[in-house]
Amino acid sequence: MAGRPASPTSTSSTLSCITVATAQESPDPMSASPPGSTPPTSLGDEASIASDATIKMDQLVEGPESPEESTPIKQQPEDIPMPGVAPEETPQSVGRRSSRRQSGKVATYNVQILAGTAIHTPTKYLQKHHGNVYRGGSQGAVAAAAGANNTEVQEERSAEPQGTRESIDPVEQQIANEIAQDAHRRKSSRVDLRKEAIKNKMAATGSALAKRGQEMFSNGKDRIQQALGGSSQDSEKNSTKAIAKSSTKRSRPSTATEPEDLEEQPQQEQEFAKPKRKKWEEQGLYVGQHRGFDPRLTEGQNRQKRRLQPKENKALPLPLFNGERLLSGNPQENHRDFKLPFDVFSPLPRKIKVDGWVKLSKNRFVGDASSVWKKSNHQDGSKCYCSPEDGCGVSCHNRSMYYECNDSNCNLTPEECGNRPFAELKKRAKGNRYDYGVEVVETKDRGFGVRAMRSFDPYQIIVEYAGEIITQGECERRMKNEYKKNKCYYLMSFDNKTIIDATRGTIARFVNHSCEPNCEMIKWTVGTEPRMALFAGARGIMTGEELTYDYNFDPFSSKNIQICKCGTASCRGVLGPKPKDQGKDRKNAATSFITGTKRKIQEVLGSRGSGSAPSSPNKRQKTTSFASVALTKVQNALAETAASRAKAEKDAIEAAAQKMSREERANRRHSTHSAPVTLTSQTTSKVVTNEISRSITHGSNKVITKVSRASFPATTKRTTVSFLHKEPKPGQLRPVNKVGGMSSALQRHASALKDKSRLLSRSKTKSKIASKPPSKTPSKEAGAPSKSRSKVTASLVKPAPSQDILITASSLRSSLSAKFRQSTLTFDPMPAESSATPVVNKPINTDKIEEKDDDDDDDDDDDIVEEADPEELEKEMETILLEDEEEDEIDVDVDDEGKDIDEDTAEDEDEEDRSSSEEEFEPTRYIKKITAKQVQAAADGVVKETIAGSVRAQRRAAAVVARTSLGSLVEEGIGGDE
Ligand SMILES: C[S@@+](CC[C@H](N)C(=O)[O-])C[C@H]1O[C@@H](n2cnc3c(N)ncnc32)[C@H](O)[C@@H]1O
Repeated sequence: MAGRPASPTSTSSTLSCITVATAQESPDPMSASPPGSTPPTSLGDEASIASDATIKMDQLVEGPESPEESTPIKQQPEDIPMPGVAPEETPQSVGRRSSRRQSGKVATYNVQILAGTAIHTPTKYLQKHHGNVYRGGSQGAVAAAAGANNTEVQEERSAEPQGTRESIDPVEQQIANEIAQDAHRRKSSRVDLRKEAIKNKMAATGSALAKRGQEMFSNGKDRIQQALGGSSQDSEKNSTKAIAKSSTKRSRPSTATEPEDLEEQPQQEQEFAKPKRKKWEEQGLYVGQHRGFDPRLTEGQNRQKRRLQPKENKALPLPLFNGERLLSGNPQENHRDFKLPFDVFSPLPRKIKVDGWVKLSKNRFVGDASSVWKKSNHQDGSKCYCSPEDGCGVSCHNRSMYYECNDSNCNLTPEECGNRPFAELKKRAKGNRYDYGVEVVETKDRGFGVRAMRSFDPYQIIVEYAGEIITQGECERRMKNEYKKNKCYYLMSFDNKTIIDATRGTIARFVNHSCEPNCEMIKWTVGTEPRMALFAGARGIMTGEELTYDYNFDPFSSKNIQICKCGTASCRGVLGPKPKDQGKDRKNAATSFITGTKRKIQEVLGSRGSGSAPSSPNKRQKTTSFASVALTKVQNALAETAASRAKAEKDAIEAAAQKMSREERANRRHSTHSAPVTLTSQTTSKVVTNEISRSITHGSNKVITKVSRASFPATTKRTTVSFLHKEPKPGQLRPVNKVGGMSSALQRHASALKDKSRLLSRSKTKSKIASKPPSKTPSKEAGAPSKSRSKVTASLVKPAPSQDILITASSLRSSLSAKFRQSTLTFDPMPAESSATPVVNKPINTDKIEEKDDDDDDDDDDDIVEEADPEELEKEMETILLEDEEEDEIDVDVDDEGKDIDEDTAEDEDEEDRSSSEEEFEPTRYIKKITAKQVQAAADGVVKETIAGSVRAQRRAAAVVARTSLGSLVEEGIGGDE
């Protein structure tokens, strides 16, 4: 290939903004470049490929690979010559700053970009840059060709002084020269840049041809061919070669490599990617932690704090802290749980995207809200007089009033003042993600939540709850239309009857509820306007903790009640205030509600004077129909109540019977009877009578079995069985008034107790309002309680105060007799030497009860079985129960299904109710109480009956009323106190 003379003209490309000039025309007197030296263009640079030096392409020579040569982004006038630096002259020009002079001629100069390794160059820029190349068309191709020619010339020239140089890559040579030059240059930022670029370039030189480069090369080649349309094959070949080389040199080291260059890749990676290793990775998770370490302080502050503390012996390993923790009285108080470093467990490499969440960073008024806002008087009503020493700390008046300090209400400077949380928040928002400090996370079962990405001091502001400020009317409209199908609402009542709707709002809207929260949502006054923000609680917040606050949610209706899944020890079960479902509170609430309902209904029906009835006949008719519907529904609900109560009673009876049965069996296991005795129905009564007589004779025992549900929550029925523990003698038929005896009797005759229909019908008889009696055939014995005190012997199962089931002596006797008429008991009166016969306790409601009485130490006439006189029996039973004797109590708690429940649960009961239960042991008072309640129930009718029923049913009734008529009635303007 023959070298071509440099053109006297210069060319420039508007596309690539590359200026190419020949050295001959350089006006720079300082130019050390000899004529014909290469201009400061870069062959490999894509910009050069796009250069538009079509005509002068054969006059151009390849410039040195110095960064200065490869820039030009700005367009250079064609007539301005550019001094070039030929590769071969570089050694001679050391110290002459030729490049610097050249750079003076080039309009723009960015070594990093032109080196192709500017790792900090925005990708966008590079893409654009490459884009120029691709769009360069034939002009670019020509420029590339020109570059190629330059290379050719350069190679040729290089070959002249040193014949061996043809084999050396001119680019490498150039780089070496540049480095040599650099050694003599004075330090400057530009030089540093150059060095960096050179280093990168060296790395790039060693790297493989990038795919992109290859494409560019082939594209360029095609274009050159098109543009030249038949130029010398040789020159074309060379030029394309040069382009390929340059492309390779310009490609970034991180791009795809050819197989032969793969080996070099790790070395580069080593050079460029040296990830920092965390201390804890090598030294363990406890590294850096010492006693008194405060994670909220910086390293420096912690170090300073440590210096003030006495030196400690660190001979023991860190688990020492754990030991201390265990030994300390209240571990939670003195120590925090160990937390993994945030970067160990942080599972969020990127932000979570939430559909439908439009972010707002500050409040925005919508509709009439702003006029409502303006009308209200928002004056700054607080001032503080803190000194710089106080720093507007806890004693600051503004702080205590939740007013943010500012220049008008505080004398301190922002630096001195510690009560400018919203200003702090503003500053933080300008920082990075970690400064901001919160991120959205997805929880297991509560949708999205918010997590801390940093620690927060106690009471420190975390994030503002901002969104659209709307009026109540707008809120209702949105609820009815836009949010009709929403599961989550982000509405929070705000100032002056406005509402913040954070459906479009800050991240604070994702903060979940907890019954043991770590944050608080507080309204502050900032300047003259109120603002809501989430603040850390008294414990502060550790990095990674989920942020929660107590919604204190008002569900408006039972329909909106949401189950709480916060999982804390003191969880209330629902989002919002603790339901009033215990003790009197619940009863009172139900009573007041139902009383109010009743009154309204009666008013509507006009049953309480004409004054309260609706004036208009239409209205009256309408409301009356509402009322009648309501009444029907209430009655239905009450019927359901009665049914559920009946079931509860039955369960309670069964549970009590089973309990006693168990005890009986346990007692029997100690005895050794074997010979069965058959008891006829006639003898059974006698046995009972005898037992009673004996109890009177021996008498210090009493059996009182009662169930009082009044004092327990709806889901729990408590059966209190009081009795004296006394082991019966072997062979003895235990007396009724003794524990074992009574329970035995109860068990034997449990068929009577288990007879649902009788008990239910009895309770039904007392319940005047029950529309559907659960028992079809109320038994005679289970009729209304006797007026005579003497007839009441025990309240065996008392589901509710006003619905106590009274078992009179006669009813019990009749019931038992009826059963025993068909029952046969096997009874072993005497202890047998070989009592191998197993004790058989059949279910208490079987017709035939086989029993082996193990009492074998009977010293009395226990085996004598006589016919019982009903009257006598009744009297005796009464006497027993009226005796004031020492007693032992065993509380048996049963749940809805009649199963025993934990004692702890039962202990939660209201003390007052407990004591009232105790009082009920006194039969006389008990009877009176029942009578009074019955009278009251009769007077109050339906409503009172509802109160006495299960709370579940009460709720149902209340809900029905609320849903149907009451709401409508209230809407009708009837109103009331409920
Ligand atoms: C203001 S949003 C909180 C963000 C919500 N988790 C989300 O995904 O958008 C309130 C809703 O979150 C749910 N939620 C919040 N705390 C809860 C908790 N402790 N138990 C159950 N659900 C909860 C409820 O559905 C509630 O209506």
